Amino acid sequence: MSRPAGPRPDESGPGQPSDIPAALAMACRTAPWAVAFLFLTAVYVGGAPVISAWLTKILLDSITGSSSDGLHHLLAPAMGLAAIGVVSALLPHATGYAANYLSRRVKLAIRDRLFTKVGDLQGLAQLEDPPFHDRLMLAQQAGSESPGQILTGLLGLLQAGITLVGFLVTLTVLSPGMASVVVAAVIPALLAERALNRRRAGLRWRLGPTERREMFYTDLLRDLRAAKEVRLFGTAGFLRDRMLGELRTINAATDRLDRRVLRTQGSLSVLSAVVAGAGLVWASHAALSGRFTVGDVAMFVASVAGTQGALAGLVRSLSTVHDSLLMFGHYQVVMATASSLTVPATPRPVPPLRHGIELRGVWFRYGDDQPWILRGVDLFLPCGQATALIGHNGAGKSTLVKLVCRLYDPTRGQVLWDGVDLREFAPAELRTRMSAAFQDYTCYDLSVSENVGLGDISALGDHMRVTAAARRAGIHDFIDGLPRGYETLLSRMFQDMDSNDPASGVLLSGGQWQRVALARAFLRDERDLLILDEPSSGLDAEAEYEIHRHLTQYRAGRTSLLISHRLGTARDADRIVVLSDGRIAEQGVHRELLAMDGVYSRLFKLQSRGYREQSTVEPEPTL
Ligand SMILES: Nc1ncnc2c1ncn2[C@@H]1O[C@H](COP(=O)(O)OP(=O)(O)OP(=O)(O)O)[C@@H](O)[C@H]1O
Repeated sequence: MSRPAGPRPDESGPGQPSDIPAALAMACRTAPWAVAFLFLTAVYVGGAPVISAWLTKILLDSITGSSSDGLHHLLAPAMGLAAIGVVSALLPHATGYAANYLSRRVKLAIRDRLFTKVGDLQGLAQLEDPPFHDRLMLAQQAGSESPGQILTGLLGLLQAGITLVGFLVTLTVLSPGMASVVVAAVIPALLAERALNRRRAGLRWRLGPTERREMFYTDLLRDLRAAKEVRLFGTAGFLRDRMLGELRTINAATDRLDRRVLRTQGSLSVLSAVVAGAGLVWASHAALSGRFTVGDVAMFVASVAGTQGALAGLVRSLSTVHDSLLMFGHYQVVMATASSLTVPATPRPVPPLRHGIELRGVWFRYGDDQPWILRGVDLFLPCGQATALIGHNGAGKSTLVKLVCRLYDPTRGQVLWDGVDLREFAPAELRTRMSAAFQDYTCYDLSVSENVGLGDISALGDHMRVTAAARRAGIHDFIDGLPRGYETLLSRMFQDMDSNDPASGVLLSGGQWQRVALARAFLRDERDLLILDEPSSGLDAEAEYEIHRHLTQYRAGRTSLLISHRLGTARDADRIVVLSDGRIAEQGVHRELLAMDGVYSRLFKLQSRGYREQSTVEPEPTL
């Protein structure tokens, strides 16, 4: 359960009292009337017990006749107590509503800000960083509640403070000694709660990776895509054991903490009970010796109980504030996270591509402790030409694409757009000039129309454009034949619970999904650069031929970068580039590369031979 390096939430900067104003400001901005109501309620609830105790004393002394005022004034305290009782009975419902309302509003605001921030982190580096993921998860889960909890915790402090001052004054009037004993008994509680809070926060942080693994195994066990392998390889038991193992680790650690809480809070409760019991004995003795009236005894008992209750409330509220601050700290850290990509204060506008994209002396690795993936790549992607990039698995082809899309910056060297370093542009604007079908494209559990339309948000709902893109990807006829055409949901996940209509959602084959992803890329028509990373790996021979034909037509005169292991697809490119060991090993047209008798030639011949040996069909080599 060791934790990767990174600041611990209980010891580092995040979650400090200096974060309180930010949390309060958020609560006040999102639900001002609820905050005002909760504040007034806290003041009332804080003062009510003290006033009740005094009214009770007056009432009892009037009844027993030990008060000089006698029975004449019975009615006023009785009515006062009744009024306090009515208001106190109503308030919990109203405060409950106000607190929930506040919590919902704050949650919405935090989600909004949090995921705007995540969207603004233009690169991929943070999303690949496990501690960042843990922080994001905590910020999203507990962090969204925290401003409301900090506010209610602070109001709890105010409320307990008012009650405490009222009862302490009363207790001091009755018995200064007893007042000091009650206060002294609470100091250990304050220290113990503080220590427990630190432990809770530390545990939550340390358990992050274990919880992530537990979630991974759980998701795998219910994932439809994994279900085939899980059943065929009989790995369900193995995965379940792993999941339970992680859960046991979490349970054991939580259980240890719970036992500590039990011991600590149990001891503190005994201490409070002993102090209250001793106080009662002392008050009874004082009454017997005539120093206390009946009302004084009632008031003393109420004061001791009230002081202890208020001190316990104080400790609880402090604990809530402390705990919530730590969670809010995660939110603050995420919000303060700088993008892994530097964006100039005044980025240059991205002009239409006129000459080409150049990688100049590009070295890249995913982290300082990671191996070099690209080692001094010099490559020019000329405007208006189709370039094919080929190479062995792991050669760095997709990595190179990520640099061209500026999802990462080169560790050394530059990527230039018509001679201008990509770092001088705003990444989002740069990407509007590109379209891409990635190797690991996304399958959205949305309708076909939306799955394609997400390629260009402005085309969402533009049926003409969506169908044109689908036609180009060779999937239109299939979609047209679906029960709800383009409105068919490509998922069974959100099927209407009340409807047994199986047509409300359909599942696609791998190749069909790939065509949908291609249609999405094609929707971004007229972009300056089209990137296709293994666009036809899942297609059948006929479909691949069709797509290939379309692609060749589509790419003619456009700037495109195609990655493919199917050398038959790559051979028509204006230029073929071979990436090997992180360097450009060869480049030229198909004929030149064959004549070079290098890597490309060897691979092409190898693949062609494979096809010839297997059949007499036209060879379609793959790498
Ligand atoms: N996010 C990442 N963090 C660390 N290493 C990575 C990451 N992504 C890729 N790599 C590593 O970079 C190397 C190149 O991967 P890349 O995906 O660029 O290869 P590729 O040429 O596209 O391979 P393939 O043909 O199999 O798709 C691989 O060794 C891979 O393990």
